[in-house]
Amino acid sequence: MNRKLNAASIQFNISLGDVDTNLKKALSAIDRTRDRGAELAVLPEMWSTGYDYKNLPRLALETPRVIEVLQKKSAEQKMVLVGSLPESENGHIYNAAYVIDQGEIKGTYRKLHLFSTMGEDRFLSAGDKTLVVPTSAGRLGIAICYDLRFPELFRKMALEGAEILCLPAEWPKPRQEHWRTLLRARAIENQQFVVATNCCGVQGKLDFFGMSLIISPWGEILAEGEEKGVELFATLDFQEMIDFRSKIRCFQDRRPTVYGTLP
Ligand SMILES: O=C(O)CCC(=O)C(=O)O
Repeated sequence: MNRKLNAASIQFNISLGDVDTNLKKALSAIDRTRDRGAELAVLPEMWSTGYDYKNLPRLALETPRVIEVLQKKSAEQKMVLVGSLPESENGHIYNAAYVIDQGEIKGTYRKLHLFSTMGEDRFLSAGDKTLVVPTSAGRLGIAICYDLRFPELFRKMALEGAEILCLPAEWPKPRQEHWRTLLRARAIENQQFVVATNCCGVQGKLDFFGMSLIISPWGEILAEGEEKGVELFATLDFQEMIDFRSKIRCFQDRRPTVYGTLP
């Protein structure tokens, strides 16, 4: 049977440090995407707080409550939800993406590459594991924002069977072309779907351009956001991925013994 999936990206303007306002925005956007048939929705990076570094230790304590609400919403709407939140554990704060499938937390991924250019490494701790997780929406590979600049991570996830790359982000101007180019490259080189959600709006000195993207394994842009809050939709046709993979056999034709020992 030809498997298809309705995917959505939820792009919004994050209110810095205001968990309740952000939660409200996210919940109503999730309902709207479900009304339009979405089975998977990806929210931005650190969407409950934004990069409110100073207040993160306090704000991260609210995350368990946020996750509980999201679990309820995901169960009620029978959806898979992905997005990153500040996570507090043993005196460390992580930038953690949660994968919630019909109410159940299927996996958590802690951002591996912290964006030192903006001091992320001074306020947050890095994760040390990758995540590919089977869900009712397919096998999801998870990465966050700056991770996008490290292609080895994505090849590893593809080799582990990731079909859809979900990438929450807070990616600011003026690097729009890096965002677009790297996302398309990751989709094409790993022959997989990409659902990447950036936020929009201004937080302090940073101006976020939105431009969330849903991309096919062929590299075709199925949906793209502008600079304002918006929900994007696309139907992912898994047969197209299978056909492309059997026509251009990147996985079989690799030469890892020559250039590396990735699994
Ligand atoms: O890599 C970039 O240009 C942006 C990365 C970033 O803003 C982040 O990881 O928070």
